[in-house]
Amino acid sequence: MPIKVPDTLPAKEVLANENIFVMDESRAYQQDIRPLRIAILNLMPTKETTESQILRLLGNTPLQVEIVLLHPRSHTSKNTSAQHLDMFYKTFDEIKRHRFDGLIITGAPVEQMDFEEVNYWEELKDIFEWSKTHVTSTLHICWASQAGLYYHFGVPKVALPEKCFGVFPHSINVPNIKLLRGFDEIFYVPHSRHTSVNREDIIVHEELDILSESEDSGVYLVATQDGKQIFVTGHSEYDPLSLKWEYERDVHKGMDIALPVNYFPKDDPSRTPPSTWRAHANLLFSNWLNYYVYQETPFDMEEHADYIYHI
Ligand SMILES: CC(=O)SCCNC(=O)CCNC(=O)[C@H](O)C(C)(C)COP(=O)(O)OP(=O)(O)OC[C@H]1O[C@@H](n2cnc3c(N)ncnc32)[C@H](O)[C@@H]1OP(=O)(O)O
Ligand SMILES: N[C@@H](CCO)C(=O)O
Repeated sequence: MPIKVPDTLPAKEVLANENIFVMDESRAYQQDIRPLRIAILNLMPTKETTESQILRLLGNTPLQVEIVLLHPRSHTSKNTSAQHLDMFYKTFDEIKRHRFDGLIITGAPVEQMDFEEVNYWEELKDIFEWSKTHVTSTLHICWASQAGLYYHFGVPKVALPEKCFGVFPHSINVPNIKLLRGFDEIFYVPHSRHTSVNREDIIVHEELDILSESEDSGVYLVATQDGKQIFVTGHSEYDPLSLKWEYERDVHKGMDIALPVNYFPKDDPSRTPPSTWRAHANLLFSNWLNYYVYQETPFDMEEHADYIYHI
């Protein structure tokens, strides 16, 4: 699919080299269709890496997808340049009067703080609230899934005795759910976190379904019954070498970090880990885009025109 991104966004070249069809703005305007408008609230410090990871997955659909990158105004980024943010990102204040077909909120390395300690928490609460009325479906990844479950349903985040770190087998709880269409009975997902959510705190909410879990890494996929909110506790978007990079970073810092489980061949960190989750990552994102966004979203060309000409 054509993902429509700014012509000079670095991820465009990364994806073009992988033969992923990225459409620049000038060509996209010549197609007489209404693109899906997806906002990505990128809370990761490694923003450029995350852009490529998510755009790669959104690229696997015949639909035209127009991307709006967002960063929290109330946080000054240490690891991403102000120039990159100025060129490619908007803030919530700039877009909040518009509607979006989909919203993706990424993970963030703030899981060991209380939510209220996170300096963009008040802004994120406003975004969560706004998403209920202005977005067809919101996909929350890793820390954002904990934050969203806490904000919307009061589900607490709990500290794990040790980091959940590796690539774990998952199974499907509920048959024939569109989000999991085409999934194998057992599939793999990377996790990399010190905190979790407990299934007991989720099942008390009638409007939430736990769609997939892992015996090793716990709850994975939770959705509201209307599909408007999807919570994903793992990092299906991670590259094959993301966990290796995090592992080596922590070894380098002298931290007491265990090898990621079920990742390096024969648990030998000198060997290159293969991806065992890429196909399901693609399915998850394309099912979400197709069944929860495209097939549910109202077709409103006027609002779209308003958006194009005013943002
Ligand atoms: C549970 C999940 O969602 S996992 C997803 C998170 N995973 C990752 O971030 C993996 C990649 N990140 C990393 O490897 C590391 O964070 C690094 C190497 C980029 C930086 O690490 P450090 O130098 O130790 O920490 P640093 O002081 O730069 O802060 C890291 C990030 O924490 C976040 N942060 C720290 N304190 C706060 C705070 N009070 N409020 C909000 N965010 C905060 C910020 O996002 C910050 O990065 P940014 O300013 O560029 O956005
Ligand atoms: N995935 C993160 C966990 C910290 O939030 C990391 O290892 O950097």
